[in-house]
Amino acid sequence: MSLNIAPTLKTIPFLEDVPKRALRAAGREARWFSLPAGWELFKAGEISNSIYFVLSGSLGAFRTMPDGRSDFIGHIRAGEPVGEMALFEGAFDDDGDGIPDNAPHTSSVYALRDAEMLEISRAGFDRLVKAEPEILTAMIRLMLTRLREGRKPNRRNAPKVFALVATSPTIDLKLRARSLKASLNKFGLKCRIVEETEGTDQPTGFFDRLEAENDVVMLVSSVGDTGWYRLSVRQADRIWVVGRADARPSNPLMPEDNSPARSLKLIDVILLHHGGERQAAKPAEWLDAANASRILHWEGMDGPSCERLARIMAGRSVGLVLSGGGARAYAHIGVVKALREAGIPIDFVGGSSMGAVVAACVAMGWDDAEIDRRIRKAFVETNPLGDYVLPVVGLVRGKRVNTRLHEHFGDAEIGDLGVPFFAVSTNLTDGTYLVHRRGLLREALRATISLPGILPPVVHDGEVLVDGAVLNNFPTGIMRELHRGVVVGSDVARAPEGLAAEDFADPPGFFGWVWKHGFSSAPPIAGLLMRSATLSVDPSAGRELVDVLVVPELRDIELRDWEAYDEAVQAGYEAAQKALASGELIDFCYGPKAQIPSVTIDKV
Ligand SMILES: Nc1ncnc2c1ncn2[C@@H]1O[C@@H]2COP(=O)(O)O[C@H]2[C@H]1O
Repeated sequence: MSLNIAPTLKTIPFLEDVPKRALRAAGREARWFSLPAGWELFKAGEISNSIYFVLSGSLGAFRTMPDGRSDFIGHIRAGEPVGEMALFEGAFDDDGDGIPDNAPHTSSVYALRDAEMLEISRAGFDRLVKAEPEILTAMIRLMLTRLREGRKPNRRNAPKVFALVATSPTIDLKLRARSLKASLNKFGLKCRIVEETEGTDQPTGFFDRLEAENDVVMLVSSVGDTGWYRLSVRQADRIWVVGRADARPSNPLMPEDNSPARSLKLIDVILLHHGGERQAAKPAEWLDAANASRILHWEGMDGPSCERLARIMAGRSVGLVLSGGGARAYAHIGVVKALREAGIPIDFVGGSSMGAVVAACVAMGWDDAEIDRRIRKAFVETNPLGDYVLPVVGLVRGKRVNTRLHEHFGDAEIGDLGVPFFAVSTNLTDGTYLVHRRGLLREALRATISLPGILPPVVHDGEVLVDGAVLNNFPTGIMRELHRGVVVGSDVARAPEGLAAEDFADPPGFFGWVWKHGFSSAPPIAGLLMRSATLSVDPSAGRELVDVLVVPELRDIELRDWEAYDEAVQAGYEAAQKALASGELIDFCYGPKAQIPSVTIDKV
């Protein structure tokens, strides 16, 4: 006896107008099946002759990157079709054998939650389309939206369902979920908290409904071998593992499971801080124990760090990216000042080379006056690159730079910083770039500013690291991967600086040059090396991934003009004010007609 699938087909919004008779006929060509969370529906490249509809649960489409990693490109939610692209592409009979040729799927698709699926053969789908051609219009519209959104990273992929998992019985996660909800409500977002008593043993349809009716759903559980813990992590788009900063993570931290969020590494650690409590473990221990991709900090209960977490949940966080550019990067200090004055929060920050140094000042929680004082002391008043030596691995010894970095950044760990931070360096050993997201801040900075030939490179795990500017001077793509909100970028790069031909036509000897210029100014070889190292920097690379672009007007300030501080900062300030003038960013971060709170600065 075959199951009558026609009533099920009728529940799919795409098919609701199809006449009953056609539904019944198509139903004979359809197959119902369930797909447990984490299972594959099909792989990119597999040839297909059917289309699928998601009856309940949700699926994810992934493309394979050149380096073999899977890149998430979009959700396929309950009611939507999947695999339609291959079906449409294969609708033609190119080889003339009277049968449509089948085409391969463009991406791989996995169940992100337990899903119920319906597969309809090409013949069955053709019947439906003949009976109700409007189906095609709706599908083409959906395909175009998916294509457009898939290219814009981080829009449609918004996680909606968060599993908040307490790692200690002393954490009142319900209370914390309520604080997050209050912050989310301020953005006008609808939010629902589900606890064990309500959620245990609920069918997938229950979670689909929650998801359809809310902007954010929080499933609150605690680590353990309970049915609710397992169900909540299986149903989650993203897992937030909540730990106490004054505790060490147990290892293993969570029981084994094959939840999609875990296998896709969609996990964050949220560390709770109370007043003057000491942090018991290094952030890296928590990251490793939870196999998480990000570490976020929550100070107190309500307040700025709760608001930041709510923005991150809602995809309304702001990531600031600062480009390399030697002394030109002073302009970023003015950009930070303008952002703070306008009330724009900085939720993530990162950069390359001198851009990373300014980013580190923000991540350390320094206010404008402190950034000003420290940068003047470290770079403007005396040149940290002034300890010239007869070159073996660099023109300068680098000792001064090391001392300055130690003086200002001490033993701060990247994972401890209030604002999540990254710096980029270039790995000369294998020709790739390295993103520093853990370890000592000063070591990451030392690597990212090591312009080859000038400052000795950093050797890290046997790899030779130099300035991030060589390969990725404006790392906006990294910021895009780090969060879903907006990316504000300040770019001070330009075509590599010119060289004075007369310096090289008839070069003076060492003593002749020192006699004329003294010991403290850079010899022409410094400019020669800078130009060689940054020759391939495309001055507009990375700009296409930015939502708000700030390009300070720096005219003839050169990479080595360490004294042009005030002028560069002012140029950055003015350019940022201009870029923010529309007020759109404020609306994005706080909702329209926002009451702009005064910006607080996170201390380490
Ligand atoms: N950006 C996207 N968002 C959601 N689904 C997508 C996206 N891109 C492709 N898909 C779906 O993933 C499927 C992969 O196989 P097809 O190419 O047959 O059809 C594709 C669409 O159904």
